[in-house]
Amino acid sequence: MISRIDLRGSSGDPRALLPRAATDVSASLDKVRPICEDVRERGTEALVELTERFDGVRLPGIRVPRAELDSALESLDPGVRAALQESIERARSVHADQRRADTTTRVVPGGTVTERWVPVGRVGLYVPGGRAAYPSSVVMNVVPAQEAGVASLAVTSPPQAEFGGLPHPTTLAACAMLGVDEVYAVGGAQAVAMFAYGSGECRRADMVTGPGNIWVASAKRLLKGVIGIDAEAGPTEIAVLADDTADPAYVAADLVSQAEHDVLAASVLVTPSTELAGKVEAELAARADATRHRDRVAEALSGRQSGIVLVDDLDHGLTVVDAYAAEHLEIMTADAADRAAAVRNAGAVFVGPYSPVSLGDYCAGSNHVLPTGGSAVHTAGLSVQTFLRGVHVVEYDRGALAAAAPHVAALAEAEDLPAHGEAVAARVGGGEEGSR
Ligand SMILES: NC(=O)c1ccc[n+]([C@@H]2O[C@H](COP(=O)([O-])OP(=O)(O)OC[C@H]3O[C@@H](n4cnc5c(N)ncnc54)[C@H](O)[C@@H]3O)[C@@H](O)[C@H]2O)c1
Ligand SMILES: N[C@H](CO)Cc1c[nH]c[nH+]1
Ligand SMILES: [Zn+2]
Repeated sequence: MISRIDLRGSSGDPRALLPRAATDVSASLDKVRPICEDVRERGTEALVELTERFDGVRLPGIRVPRAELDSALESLDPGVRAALQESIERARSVHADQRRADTTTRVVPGGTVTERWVPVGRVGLYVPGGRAAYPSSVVMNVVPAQEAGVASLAVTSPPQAEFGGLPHPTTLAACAMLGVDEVYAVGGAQAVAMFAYGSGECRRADMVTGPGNIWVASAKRLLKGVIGIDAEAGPTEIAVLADDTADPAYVAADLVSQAEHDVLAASVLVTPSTELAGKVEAELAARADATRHRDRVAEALSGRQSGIVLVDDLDHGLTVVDAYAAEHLEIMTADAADRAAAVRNAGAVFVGPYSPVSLGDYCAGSNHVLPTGGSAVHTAGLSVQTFLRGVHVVEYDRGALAAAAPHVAALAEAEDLPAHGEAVAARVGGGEEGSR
């Protein structure tokens, strides 16, 4: 079922040889464009119709009433509540440490630049919920936004017919636990458009964050600029770099764990060991068949986006996983910590046999909203920084400006923008000497 890709003996950029094409969001842009346009033009009316079409639910209104959040929390299973509470506390402890203090640099006597970290004003947080419920994604979105000090935050998640057209009750309960009371029952590309353009019931947001399927990720790429976005956190990916010290049962379990998210999920093993490759194939066959979502897992593992990649040695493997830039990268080698320290491109790195991705999904304290599709080469996962902007505040006195005047004048002249120099000269003349 899972294919082998033999990169042994090949040099050069491995990107073209790696499996990924199936999850390229650019192929879906034309499909989400009319959806987003419809929301821009017709607002709530379009949201209601699109929800009926894609989610099979006729919404009486797009906003979830406050009473539904309270009753979801009241009915929440105590074990799930305790687990969510633990997840919230661990995530909060990590994200609280990410907060940056403002810094003031005295560039010259009388001249300072302060970097002031200002939270985004209003954010829309996407919580997936088409095939499954993702209350853990409520935690991963809301905690960093709260720690950053975002004043206005709204959550949206697809409605589910079996819950009377509301998002999954555990998702609603997680919102209630975190004190979020603005929640919408809208999913997919139309939800991203709702935050980008606003609609009658939902005020437009400055930024939308959160994971989702290919439609959600495509809408984020399409509307970037109309609205700020975080990473393109699309269909899940796991890459495992392993040698023959790795336990094949652990490797296979982790590949299956992420394949159960989506038929487009990518599970990739990179190894120099043909022996491990063979054992993992056997484990996969057994596990994939025994798992609850076996059809989805089988489709994901046999898809063009998944594979077992054979490499010459672990150095070659490191080059390959860096080129692939997976959302999640597990390192299961004899020297796992050293190898992990050398990784440059991954959404998150999981080191050694006891740090599986599914720990990070729920309860490591790290964030699970991570870049996919190779975007880990330039974009980080969700964090407090995602919701903050560093604003430079410049304050020079007359003497400091006078000292800088000749440099401004010279650069302004070099760029043929003399009015720039004149704006300084109007205050202090063109000279170098200090204050009046
Ligand atoms: N990268 C990350 O950080 C991360 C984290 C968690 C989950 N995920 C991913 O989130 C996704 C969850 O997917 P999901 O589908 O369960 O929920 P989802 O909420 O992402 O998507 C469901 C929505 O998709 C829309 N949709 C369905 N079929 C459509 C079609 N043919 N055309 C247009 N729109 C359509 C519907 O409106 C529906 O509400 C998975 O791909 C999973 O791997 C990613
Ligand atoms: N693995 C997902 C990130 O791609 C996150 C998640 C949520 N729930 C379970 N897993
Ligand atoms: Zn997961």
